Amino acid sequence: MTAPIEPGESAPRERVLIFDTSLRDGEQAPGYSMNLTQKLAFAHALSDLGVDVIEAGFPAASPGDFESVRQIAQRVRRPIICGLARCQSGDIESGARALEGAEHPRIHLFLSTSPIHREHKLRMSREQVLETAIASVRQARTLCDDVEFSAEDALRTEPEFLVEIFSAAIAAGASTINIPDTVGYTTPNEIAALFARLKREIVGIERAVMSAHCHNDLGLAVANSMAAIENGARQVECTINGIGERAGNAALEEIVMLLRTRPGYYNIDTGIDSTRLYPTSRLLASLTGQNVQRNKAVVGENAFAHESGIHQHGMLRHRSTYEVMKPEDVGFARTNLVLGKHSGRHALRERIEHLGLQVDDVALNSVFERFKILADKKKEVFDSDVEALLLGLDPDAQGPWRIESLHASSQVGGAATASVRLRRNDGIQAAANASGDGPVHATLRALEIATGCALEVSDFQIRSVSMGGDAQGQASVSVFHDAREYRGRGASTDIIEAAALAFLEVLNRIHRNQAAADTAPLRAINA
Ligand SMILES: CC(=O)SCCNC(=O)CCNC(=O)[C@H](O)C(C)(C)COP(=O)(O)OP(=O)(O)OC[C@H]1O[C@@H](n2cnc3c(N)ncnc32)[C@H](O)[C@@H]1OP(=O)(O)O
Ligand SMILES: CC(C)C(=O)C(=O)O
Ligand SMILES: [Mg+2]
Repeated sequence: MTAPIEPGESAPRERVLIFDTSLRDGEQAPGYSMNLTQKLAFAHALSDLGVDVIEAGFPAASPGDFESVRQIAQRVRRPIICGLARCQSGDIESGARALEGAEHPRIHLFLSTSPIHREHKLRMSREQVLETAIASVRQARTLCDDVEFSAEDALRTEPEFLVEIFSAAIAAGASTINIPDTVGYTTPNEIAALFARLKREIVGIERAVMSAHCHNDLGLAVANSMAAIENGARQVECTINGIGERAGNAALEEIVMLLRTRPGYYNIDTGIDSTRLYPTSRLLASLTGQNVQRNKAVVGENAFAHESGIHQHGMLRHRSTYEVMKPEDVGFARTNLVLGKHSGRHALRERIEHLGLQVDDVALNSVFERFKILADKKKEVFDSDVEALLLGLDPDAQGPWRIESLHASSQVGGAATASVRLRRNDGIQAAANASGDGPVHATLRALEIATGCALEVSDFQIRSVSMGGDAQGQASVSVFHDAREYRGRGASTDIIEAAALAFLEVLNRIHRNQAAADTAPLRAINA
């Protein structure tokens, strides 16, 4: 148990429905478009995660969106599959057709209610908005039993108009009423008061589920969603990684983990399998090509990583000192104590012991001094660096191998090939040819053959580090060799060369460590 047990945990929990709109609102954001295959893969992942509702798209938006909703409706069985529609009969018919194959279909209607949107966007009066909403809910109900009605820009709408339009929507057959903060304008206290008022005043509210849909323009999407939940929302609309229009929607993983981590405070549950949160977040990032920021709550690379000595010392004593959730509970393998310039002796000793060695205090102090000098130069100190420090190696050493020539080629539909020629500091040459799945793989294989050293690649990334057509590509690799992790980097305007330099940096480090270990094997170190 990481967090203290909170009072109230034994009481029966209420349930809030998790409505995921990554495939609709999330996909609307620039840079997040997905094709049919990607959408289907993600919809299956959402179903495995345990979401209650998948908003699969906006069928009237394009033939492609229609087809995605149709196929998700046919193939993803357990959750409710929802399609968005404007209050226009064509949109509603198209939505119903796309959802025909769904086990549990839902039409989601929306219409702006705020004075700003009524006047400037729709150019409709309050009365016209009300009549259009009622007529559309009625039409949708003739085609689908499950209809949700959203009052777009609700948080900038007169509250008494919201009471009126939601009461009318429920009377016309809506079973979910959604109160969106479309432009991320509200605050927790304000939305709390609005939900409390709507719950009190909407006629027929006992026959409908109140839903919150908060945007993050001012960074309050999750806080506002939680305030809505505390005041009667029993459906929350959110997205994986918080993707969505402009600054995004409320992040699903944050809402779920707030409810799970503070059961005594909220006493509300979800049907989410939280151990699927991190894998689902990673899947979305790889499908869209949009990385998640390192410090993103719950699913960011740093969410369970600690570099500061004082925190690492605390974590080594007890994980609850600096973590309120267990990494395993959200699908991370473990807490990551990263060695860097902020680390202290406790973490360094732990890493040395993890490498199977013992150090006394005097030896630790001596390694620690050199560790700090190295850490000031490097962003992160890896196991292989600690090993090199223990072996007394110069951390700035380079070689022995350097590339004399590299040729790689690939062709669409055919194998890629690479040939490399290397030269060692002592003049010895090595050359190899190899084929692979793409030129980077072929180059790696040729380097492995030439140096006689096999690598298990765990991560490979290439990114542009300057602008323009002649931009430098920087390759970063993480590999395992003999159960040790090594990382290397290489930069060049030729991305294959950048990859080759990154792999060669790793191969050289392995070579240096091995050569030193052969002459002075690692053992328990005493000063
Ligand atoms: C807050 C939200 O996230 S709302 C969802 C936003 N998502 C999207 O817009 C993505 C998909 N959209 C699209 O592909 C296109 O906008 C389409 C196909 C839906 C419509 O395209 P177009 O017909 O060319 O209209 P366009 O997008 O330029 O303008 C929107 C029209 O919808 C009307 N409209 C907007 N919201 C609604 C609504 N809820 N109900 C009825 N009409 C609406 C506008 O008044 C405007 O009407 P007009 O053409 O008669 O002036
Ligand atoms: C369509 C509606 C629910 C929406 O996305 C919003 O108002 O933000
Ligand atoms: Mg939205």
